[in-house]
Amino acid sequence: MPLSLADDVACGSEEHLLGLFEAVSDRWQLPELEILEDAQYCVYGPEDHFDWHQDQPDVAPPPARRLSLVVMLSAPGDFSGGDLELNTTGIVRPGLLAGDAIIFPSETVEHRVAPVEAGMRQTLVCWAYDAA
Ligand SMILES: O=C(O)CCC(=O)C(=O)O
Ligand SMILES: [Fe+2]
Repeated sequence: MPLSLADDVACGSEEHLLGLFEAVSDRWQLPELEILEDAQYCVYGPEDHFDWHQDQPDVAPPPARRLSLVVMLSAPGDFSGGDLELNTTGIVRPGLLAGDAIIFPSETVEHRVAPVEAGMRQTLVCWAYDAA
């Protein structure tokens, strides 16, 4: 029986998400990773935003977040504004379509969600941590 996305997330997609992290982690020469918490389902409505931040603060108790994953659940026509913006060597707007995922280092890549102007923007966010 096919699972809906919601069921899949709730019922243990952890190994799928870990697979996504592992598929790209080589480029950053990271230690072994694990997922320690459920993926976070985020809903942004009009005027909602998330200011510039890094997902792993400079000072924090271990285990450290190493990689951040954002899966876009909404189609571009579902909302306006609400761009995910990453500060790498300049501001990058990946322009995610529904089903697209982006993974970036949690410690170094500042990012924000610009204010949503209209509609509803839904994402799944998940982090890979240093394995214990
Ligand atoms: O929803 C997004 O695109 C990213 C949200 C975010 O940066 C976070 O939850 O840490
Ligand atoms: Fe973030």
